[in-house]
Amino acid sequence: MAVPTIALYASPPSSVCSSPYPCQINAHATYDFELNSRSSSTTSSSASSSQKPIVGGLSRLFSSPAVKHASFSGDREELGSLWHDRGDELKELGSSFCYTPSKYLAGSSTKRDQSPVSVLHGQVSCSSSPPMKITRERSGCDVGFQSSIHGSYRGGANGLFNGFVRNALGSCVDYDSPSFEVRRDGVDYGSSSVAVDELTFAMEDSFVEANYEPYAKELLLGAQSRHKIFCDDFVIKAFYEAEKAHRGQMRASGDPYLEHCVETAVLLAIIGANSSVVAAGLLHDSLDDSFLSYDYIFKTFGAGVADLVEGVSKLSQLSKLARENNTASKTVEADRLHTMFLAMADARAVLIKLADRLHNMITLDALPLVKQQRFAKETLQIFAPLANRLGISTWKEQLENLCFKHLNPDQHRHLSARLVESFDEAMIASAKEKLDKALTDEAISYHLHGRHKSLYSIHCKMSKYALPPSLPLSVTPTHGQAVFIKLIVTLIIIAAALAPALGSLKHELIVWKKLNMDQIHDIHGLRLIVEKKEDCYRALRVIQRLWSEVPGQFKDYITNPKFNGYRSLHTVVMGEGTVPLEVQIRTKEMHLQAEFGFAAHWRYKEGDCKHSSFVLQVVEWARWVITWQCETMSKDRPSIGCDDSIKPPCTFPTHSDGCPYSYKPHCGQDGPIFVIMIENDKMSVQEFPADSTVMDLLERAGRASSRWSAYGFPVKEELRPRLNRRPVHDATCKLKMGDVVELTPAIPDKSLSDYREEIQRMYEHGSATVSSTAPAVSGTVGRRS
Ligand SMILES: Nc1nc2c(ncn2[C@@H]2O[C@H](COP(=O)(O)OP(=O)(O)OP(=O)(O)O)[C@@H](O)[C@H]2O)c(=O)[nH]1
Ligand SMILES: Nc1ncnc2c1ncn2[C@@H]1O[C@H](COP(=O)(O)OP(=O)(O)OP(=O)(O)O)[C@@H](O)[C@H]1O
Repeated sequence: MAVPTIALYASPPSSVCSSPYPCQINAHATYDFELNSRSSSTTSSSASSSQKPIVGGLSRLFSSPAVKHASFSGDREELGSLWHDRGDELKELGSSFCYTPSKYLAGSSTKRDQSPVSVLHGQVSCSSSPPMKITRERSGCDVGFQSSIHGSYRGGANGLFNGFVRNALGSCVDYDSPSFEVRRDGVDYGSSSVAVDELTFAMEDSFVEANYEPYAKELLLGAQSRHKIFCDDFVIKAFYEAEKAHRGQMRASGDPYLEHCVETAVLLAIIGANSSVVAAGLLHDSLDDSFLSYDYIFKTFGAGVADLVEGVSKLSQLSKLARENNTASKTVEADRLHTMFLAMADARAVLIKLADRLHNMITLDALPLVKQQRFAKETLQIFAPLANRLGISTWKEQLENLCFKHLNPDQHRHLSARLVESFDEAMIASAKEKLDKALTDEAISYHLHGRHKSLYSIHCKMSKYALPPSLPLSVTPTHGQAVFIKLIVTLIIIAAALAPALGSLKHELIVWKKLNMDQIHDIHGLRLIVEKKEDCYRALRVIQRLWSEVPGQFKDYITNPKFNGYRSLHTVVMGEGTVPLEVQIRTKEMHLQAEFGFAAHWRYKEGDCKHSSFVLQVVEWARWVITWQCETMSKDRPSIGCDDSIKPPCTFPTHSDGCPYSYKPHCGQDGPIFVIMIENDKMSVQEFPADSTVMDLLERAGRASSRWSAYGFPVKEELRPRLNRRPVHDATCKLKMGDVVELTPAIPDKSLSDYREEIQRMYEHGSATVSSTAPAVSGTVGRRS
């Protein structure tokens, strides 16, 4: 039989994915566009209209036969799950308020993958005028890459891309290249440890033929019908290995474990990940839950995939630790965890972990309620913000909506029902069409996309502003005022509980606290991106001619930029009918700033948090890597029918001189490091300066505990540190981002009294046997003769 061979080449990741994916299904489409030259705008505008979502895309394409194997009962964090029709679930969780432009409908030959993190992205529908085509010149991304490696990427001593980020970009360029120079745990595997052609492999007969369970074949076929990347030999090989690794394992739902691996990989494929990432998605649980080793994956798939799988495994372990210790509920530690996740792992490993978590959340119902809650809490505190920081808004929204559903089922049900009534997607579509036409008539070049606000985002907005009805809506309380109002309301509620006479006042306040849905003006929104500043105002006039404006809602953040530099025009109009429509108008440059710069949306959404420049750099780097990764894929796809596909953001907006958030020398490539410290079974995420050692950690731990001796010296001998599960023999060894240091006192404080009691009992009862519950001590405890 024919033996397909696969070799890895030093080609860009997009090379395996150069064709359209005819059966790709987008649960939450995000579309990217560029400023085009005018002439055929009508095609895109009309095409992007009122199509229903293809949310059923993730629903089961086939039914898995029951597989008669014992349930897998590993104690890994991740869950078994009931597979149910996710089409319905997704519909309920937001997609019902989402629609997909017809030009990207499944089955369409012009369909393409969508980057989740595009510079010019929209979630619902998009159109663009075709006038000024911006060619993707070499000075774009490619050249940017080169310069980022060999010199200052952006120039300037204070450049955001200096130091850490520049290095990170270097590694980004090397993705998927076959240099295979890997350093793991300080071990240099050497650039020649696995040569490219050693990775050539042959499909085994058993793979093509027999050994498969029938369900596995169906799973593969199903994945292939949804995304063409699953026809790639490299990915098929990964599927085969995942099948072998998880054979016989079941999820709590009774479904084969492999299904989870495939769904995770499909989610990644949908957002445009390449074959290495999709393969790693298939294998993401194999290190923890099966007999596969890092070395085996390394030999079979190369360092790229092996490192990604290992990265995901490490993130899973950290997440499990954090969940068990409830670390995510502490704001500071949760923030450090976010940073550590992004900084310690290849950003793509975070992407895989997010896809894994998204599928687990989609199928959470199979778990007991307590676990559902624990996962939902952690997802809301750790993973949804990570998706937000990476700019993958579709995943962020799905994660949040799912958490909302599990944590506040009543409110979720209530709000869903209301939104089903009030959400008017046809209105967005027709407003877009109208605006498309008017802008074309005015010869304004533009990109336009519409979105509806997600369920959870509406919920947050409704509970955020505790405004008395007498205050005009345009007045938004500051954070401090909002906290104060909440405090007063809470006090009155408590007082009302104690004094029934205050009951009616309490009722008033509860009603008063909530912002009515009618008072939220951006449930339906359009964003218009134009070429020049003047065009913003020209477009505004066009909009004012088309619709009547809601008084008091116009904001000119171009003339008066926000404190963070955010620039845009905002207006709310009464679109078609009685539904308000928010329209944001900005130039492409302003949009870059709003997506990636100082005024980045993720920071706007995270609120008042003070982020160090290190955190900002890490986030921007991670977003950049993911953006590039996904968009390069789309870029090289000839089938799109036009060569104006997406250009990654190669230059970040610069920070002004003296900006407190810009790059600072003390926060350079060796920046702060975050490590996990586990002491007396309590976990904390600690921040250390670069070059810190285990000894520094011991000193910090000693200083904080009673073990700090009266002479000012830490009693280090008592702390037996283990670094990443291995005993530390040399305390001067350096700490690395994401290290886990366990401190196990030789005689644990807590157990000391137990220990004494045990000895006492031994003497009293003349027993020479130490109970198994007694803490281990060095040496043997025997009966005194
Ligand atoms: N990226 C980014 N977007 C922003 C920023 N400020 C506002 N926006 C966007 O603009 C929208 C409306 O902002 P504003 O017109 O200032 O509205 P507001 O006063 O906050 O009141 P609401 O619309 O009720 O929230 C937000 O929902 C965001 O989408 C910012 O600093 N950065
Ligand atoms: N009018 C709009 N048109 C298109 N996209 C928008 C519009 N307003 C916000 N977005 C985008 O929609 C996504 C979801 O934003 P979301 O509605 O949750 O919050 P927000 O509107 O930005 O902020 P807030 O809830 O504080 O008003 C973000 O990517 C945001 O940039």
